[in-house]
Formats: sequence, structure tokens, C-alpha cells
Amino acid sequence: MSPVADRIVDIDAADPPIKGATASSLTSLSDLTIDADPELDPATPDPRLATVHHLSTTLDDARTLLTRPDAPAALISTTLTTLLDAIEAVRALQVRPLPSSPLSGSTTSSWSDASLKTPPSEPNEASRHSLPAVAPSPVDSPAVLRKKSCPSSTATPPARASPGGMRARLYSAGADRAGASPLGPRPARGGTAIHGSHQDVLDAAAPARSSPVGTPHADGTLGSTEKLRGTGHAPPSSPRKSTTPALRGSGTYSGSHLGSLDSLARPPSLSPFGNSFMDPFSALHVSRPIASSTRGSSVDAGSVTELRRNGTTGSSTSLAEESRRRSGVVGGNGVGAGGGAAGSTWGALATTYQVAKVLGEGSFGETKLAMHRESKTKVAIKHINRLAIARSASAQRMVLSELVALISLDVSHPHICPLIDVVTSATTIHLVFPYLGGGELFDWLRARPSGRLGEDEARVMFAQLVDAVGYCHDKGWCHRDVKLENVMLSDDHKQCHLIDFGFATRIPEDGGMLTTPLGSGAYASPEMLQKLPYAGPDVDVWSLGIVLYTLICGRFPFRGDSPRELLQRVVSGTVTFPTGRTYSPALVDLVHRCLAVDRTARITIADMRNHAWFQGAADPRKGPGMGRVELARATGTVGEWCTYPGPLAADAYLRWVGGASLTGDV
Ligand SMILES: Nc1ncnc2c1ncn2[C@@H]1O[C@H](COP(=O)(O)OP(=O)(O)OP(=O)(O)O)[C@@H](O)[C@H]1O
Repeated sequence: MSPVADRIVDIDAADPPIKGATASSLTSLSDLTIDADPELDPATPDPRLATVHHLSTTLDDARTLLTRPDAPAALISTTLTTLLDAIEAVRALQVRPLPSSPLSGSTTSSWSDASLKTPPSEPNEASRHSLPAVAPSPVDSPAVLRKKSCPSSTATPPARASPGGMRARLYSAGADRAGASPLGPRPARGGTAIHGSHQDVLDAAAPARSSPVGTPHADGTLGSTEKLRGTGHAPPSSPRKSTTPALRGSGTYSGSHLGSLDSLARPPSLSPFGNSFMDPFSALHVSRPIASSTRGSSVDAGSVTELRRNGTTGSSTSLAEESRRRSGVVGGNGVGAGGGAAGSTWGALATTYQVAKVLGEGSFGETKLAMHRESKTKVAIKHINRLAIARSASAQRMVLSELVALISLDVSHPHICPLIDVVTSATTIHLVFPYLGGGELFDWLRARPSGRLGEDEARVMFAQLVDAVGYCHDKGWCHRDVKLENVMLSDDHKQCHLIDFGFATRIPEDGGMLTTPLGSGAYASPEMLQKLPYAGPDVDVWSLGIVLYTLICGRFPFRGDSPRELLQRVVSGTVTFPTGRTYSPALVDLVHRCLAVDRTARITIADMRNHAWFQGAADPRKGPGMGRVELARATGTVGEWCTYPGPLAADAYLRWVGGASLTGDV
């Protein structure tokens, strides 16, 4: 069943349903029950539903494609283009949620301890009532469209223009069931193979690519982590990865390099792929497997900078510059073609958002702070350079994964940073997220004088993360890149939010196994490191164990001077805690259960929720800094409205959160 089939779409529920205008009168949408616009000829299919449905079927197709590790590059490219077009078409409908909604229950998973449940909704009530009125859309006249299931659709009709406002209330009717697939049945088998050549990067026998900031250092202090994907060469560089010094560099397994947390400042990354082994630009650059990269145990940050420079083609031209230079040349393989805003540059984006400073640089472009013009809400916009990804099926697959996963997961979990809008131009895909001002958990932890958290503090943070990951699993997705760098913090550092779903994939529902080794070195499970099959949730639990240990101890549990050494230590099953401090037995037990080498003996998320370490704790999601945004989402309010499709409801979402004191200049 498609996601739309699980959901009900009400368009201007203030209108009484018009009897008789049901599925039977909408021949091309025969399995829909539609209470239609009285102004609409009952015999005429409502193009809005077809547009929404087209997005649904496109998402289904994309989901299916992502289960095929061997999917042809051309098909990935076409699917991505089709999905972007479909999103753009729905976005053009200007469907908006209403400021109130008959809400279903919270979508967050429950903890065994009642005290760990989602906070009450009272504070949110006030914010709901303070919402500004939603301006009527010029698109449509009132109608109620209730959708029960989706037919096939091949075309994306244009939005129908008519006087009056069309407002949509979107809420989940069934997609939030635990384990229910918002995109239909789970794939029979197999994972998301990024790219053929990328599957061999985890050969533990291969010499490490050197970096001082890679993964666990020999003393276990925090270096940043290196993703275990791809061929290991650095793509064309840009001098900035993040505006804040942080350990996100081209990490390796170098371990003889000792240093304090402070001394291991993250060097500016030269790679749009940051710390990744994966090559998103395989067509642009000759693959350089890890084995051929510079080896050695440790180098300093400057050395790494040089190494990474040398690992590129030597071009210092940033992707953005290259894109600008070659504007209009994109689309060779279809990625640059199409899109509702294709042909323009950033015009469509500028209409809605005022883009400001660069926050950091991701794999395919910069992430920038911006302001939603109407609500004055701060957002973070991830700009994905279409030229850059057009050259690489693996890069397009990552973008496709992130889009499909985030739209599928919607915005209904308080600790997953939601995708709230997608704007497409000829040269760039803009993914819009709520702005999270607290930075990465990694940086925040490292900046603390002690470099670690006490158990009570860690429990609150970790519980949120476990809840987020468990939610993904319940929805049939595994993240596969859970790490401190992919957890963003709210302004007050009380709330954490999982980001970066580029490695996310569907969990095989038939007990099948995933086989693609992905992830980040320090957080990679034994089966990832050994290129063994895995179920999906098991690798996320391992990564959570690494996160928990690191939060408490201020260093990674495993370290090695090479992938082989790291692997040896990982599979040894020996986890030691720094001496001189005391740890509760429950904590030690939980860490050991998460880091069980045998993945079948590893604790599950469900059992983690019942674990003694969480018992009797205060609600991990109740923090003094929890703001209206989080409250709204925690109670399911905004999430329920905006549950499908995420980008569709961006405008209303931003209206909703707009009052949450995010009104400063950007
Ligand atoms: N919602 C957000 N609010 C504020 N800053 C953000 C947000 N999302 C991402 N950032 C920042 O933007 C930068 C790049 O973003 P992001 O990590 O999403 O890119 P990426 O392409 O996924 O990176 P990676 O190379 O790890 O795959 C990071 O430094 C991150 O701190």
C-alpha cells in the first residue's frame, strides 16, 4: 500500500462533503473516495489528487529501486529526476495544512518506563492557538478530498486554478503503525548497494589512508570518523567543510597519534564528501581505493590537508564555482533535466527563502542558513549540486535515499530533523530543514572541558537518539550512519536530532540480509568491517553503543593504526572503560550489550528501552530547553499535519514553528 493510501488528505475540511462525488465519479482515480469540490464536475478527475498520487507512485518506484544494489545508473538518474518533478508538482499545488487538526496519537515509540513517554501537549496548545491564519491559496476552491487508496497514475496534471483558497489537512491514518511501511511492502531482500566499486572498500587488509583526525586515536580520544564507503579518493575540493572547527576530516585508523581533544581540532575539509571514502564523482575522477592512498599511522592536520588535496584531481575549483561556470550544461544523464523549476537558477528558492551564511559543507554542496520569508523562521538549506551528482550514480543514489527516507519518515518524530521542503532548480536541489542552532553533538561534546557527559546527562541525550533510531526501524528503515557528527543539537543543547539519511535503506522484511558495507569507521559494526551480511537494525545498535560509550568516556572504545588493527580490536569483544572514574553497572551492561560482536546476540532497540539504565530516569525528552518546535512535534501535532508528503506542508510547518522565537535576522 502506498503512503497516500495510508493517509487521509482533507482539503479545506470546513466544507461539507458533497455527496455523490465519490470514486465512481472519478474514473481515473477509481479507488479513491473523494468528497469533491462542488464547483468541480463530478465526472472530471480532480487533477490535484492525481498529482499527489503521482508523487506517491514515484516514491514507491524509488523505494523499490533503492532495494536493488545493481540498479543501473540511468535508472537511478531517471528516478531521481522523476521524483523531483513530482515533488515540484505537488509543491505547486500550494496545499497547506489547517491550523487545527483532529490528531491521532503520538507517533513516537513508547518506553517501558512511563516517565520516559512523550511530554504532554499542553504547552503546545497555546502555540497552536497563537497561529496566524493561513492565507488562502490562489490555487483552488474548497473541497474535501478523502483518499482511501491510490490508483495507478502516469501523468502529473497541472494544478487547477480557481478562485478561493485550498487548504489541506494532512494526517496519518495508518502509516505510523509500528512496522508499517509508508511506502508499501518492504523489499524482499538486499540492501542499498551504493556502487559496484564501493563494495570493496572495507577490506581490512588494505592499508589505511592516513589522517590524524580519522577515527579513534590510539589513546581513544575523539578523532573524527571516516565513512566506510566507496573507493576512498577525495573528490574535488572546497576549502570548507564546516564553519566551526571540528573533527570531521578524512579520518583513518591511524592510532599512534596521541592527543587531547583540543589538539585534535577538525581541519577544514577539502572534500565535498568530507570524511567519506565513497566517491560521489566517479565519473569525474579516477577511483583511488584505500589501498592506493597514502599509508602511514599518523600525520598531523596539515599533512592530512595535503593528502586530501593530493587525492583530488588537483582542481581547486569549488563545486559551486564549477556549477556556475557550467550553468546550463547540466542534465547530461537526466538529472539536470526536468524539475518544475528547471531553467531557473535559484529563483524559486529566493521566492520563499532568504539565503544567508554558509553553515557548513556537505558531500554535494554547502548547507546554508536561510530565513523563510513569510514566517521569519530560520531554516538550514542543503544545496545539492546537480552537476556534481549527475556524474555519479552513487551520489544520485545517496540523494535519492535521503529524499525517499525523509519523506517516508515524515516530520513526526521529535528527534529526527525533518525534511520540510524541496526546491529544485536547473543546477541545484535544495533540501530545506529546520535550523538547529546547537551544532553537532560531536563538536559540542568535544568542546566541553571534560570532553564527556555524566551518566544522567548522557541518558537524556542518548534516549532521544535511541528513540529516533527506533522510530526509523519501526518504519522499516535503518540509518546506517549513526554517529555523533550526524546528531544536531537544539540551541540549548538539550534536544538532539538525527540527520543525514544518505545511507538509509529499507530493512528487508522477509528476514533477508543487507550486504553493502557502509558507515563510518569508528562506528562500524564487526559485520560491516568484515563485509558480512547484516539485518540493518543490528548495525545501528552497534553504532548507538559506540555513541553511548563515547558520550560517557569522551573517547572511542576501539582504535587501531589500520583497518586491520581496528577490526582485530572490534572483534575481540573487549570493551574497557577509562580508569579513575566509576560507572554504573547498568551502563556498563548496556554498552556491552550494544557492542556484542555477535550481531544476533546484540541488544535490540526494544530491549534497550527496557534496559535498567533507563529505568526510573526522568523523561529523556523533557528538558528545560524543549521549545515549542519540539513540543509541537513531540506531541504529533505538526508531524501529523505534515506527515505526507513532507515538502508539501512546508509552508504551514514553518508558519507553525515561526513563532518559536526564531525570528532573528539571518
Ligand atoms: N538542520 C541543520 N541546522 C543547522 N546546521 C545543519 C543542519 N543540517 C546540517 N547542518 C550543518 O551543515 C553541514 C553539512 O550538512 P550535512 O551534514 O547534512 O551534509 P552532508 O552532505 O550530509 O554531509 P556528509 O558529508 O557527512 O554526508 C554540517 O556541518 C552540519 O553541521
